[in-house]
Amino acid sequence: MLAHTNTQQLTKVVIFGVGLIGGSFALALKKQAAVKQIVGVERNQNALERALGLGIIDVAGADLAAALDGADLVLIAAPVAQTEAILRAIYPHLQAQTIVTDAGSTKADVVEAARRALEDKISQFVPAHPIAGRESNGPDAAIANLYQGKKLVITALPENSPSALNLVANTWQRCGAVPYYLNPAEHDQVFAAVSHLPHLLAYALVDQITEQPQAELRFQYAASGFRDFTRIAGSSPEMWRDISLANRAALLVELTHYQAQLQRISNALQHSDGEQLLAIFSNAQAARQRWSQSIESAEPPPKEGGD
Ligand SMILES: NC(=O)C1=CN([C@@H]2O[C@H](COP(=O)(O)OP(=O)(O)OC[C@H]3O[C@@H](n4cnc5c(N)ncnc54)[C@H](O)[C@@H]3O)[C@@H](O)[C@H]2O)C=CC1
Ligand SMILES: O=C(O)C(=O)Cc1ccc(O)cc1
Repeated sequence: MLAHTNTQQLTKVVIFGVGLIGGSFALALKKQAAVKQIVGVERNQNALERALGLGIIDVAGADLAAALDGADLVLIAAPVAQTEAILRAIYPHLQAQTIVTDAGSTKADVVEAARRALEDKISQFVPAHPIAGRESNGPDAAIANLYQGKKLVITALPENSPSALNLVANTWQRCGAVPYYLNPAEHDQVFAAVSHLPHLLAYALVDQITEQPQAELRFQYAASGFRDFTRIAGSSPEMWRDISLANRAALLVELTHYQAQLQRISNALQHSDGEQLLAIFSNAQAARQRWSQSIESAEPPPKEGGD
């Protein structure tokens, strides 16, 4: 279901967290002249000043009442554990015409936090997740074309009005994203398998190599396979701690499957069972080729790098 792209200019967008995701959203909207004014709200003063200096935001919002006054859209782009506190701070100043959305990598916890914090105003919150990013974070990592051709998953609430859903879908479409719809539980199961587990494994591998004797010698000889497998271990630890804890139930299920797979591989090695190794590797190679040809090729990464 694709929403019709509306080209009307928004008056005011407020972004909580002007790092990679919030900053890239702002730059994309500015490139399209899709908004008159972007206000940034930050926990980190340096990030806020940097976002102003880079022209990502027009105004640094210190006073929340003033920041939210007359806003069409609010984007929460901070680590997911911050969501409830941010929504509680927004609540008293949230006007009837304002729609709030988020960019969090997990959705069931975000929806629960939103229900607790927004109560009677919950219909104004449209949970969403752009499936685009990179391992660098902060305002300096923000790029205008990060979302070009990438998916935006909306986990709509039954309370959301069609116009609220359209505003969020349309605004992301103007950043180049393509809206898709899942429910929060489906979303969290899917992303546990293909995003959260891979990040956990990349961190785990690099961390355990640092513990080994001759770690430096090992890192010295690591090549492109190591770089590709571990690129995402360069991502923000706070963000990934929050995602791991928020989606721990689905992540534990995926971790159990992965451990069983490692056990099969370990058994094959112990028994010098080349046939078993070949079966696993060949199946994985074929599945990855299919994915790469049919899905990934439709979403080429931006020139500056990213997912
Ligand atoms: N990095 C990625 O590739 C992707 C991240 N996401 C999600 O987007 C969100 C933001 O991630 P990034 O932009 O990568 O992180 P980031 O670290 O680049 O930016 C987050 C910003 O939020 C600020 N912040 C933290 N707590 C805050 C609070 N209470 N109020 C206001 N600002 C606050 C931080 O100071 C920081 O500048 C996270 O929820 C993450 O799960 C979603 C898709 C991709
Ligand atoms: O850096 C990468 O390759 C990513 O996988 C980016 C990413 C990180 C978190 C998300 O919720 C979505 C995309």
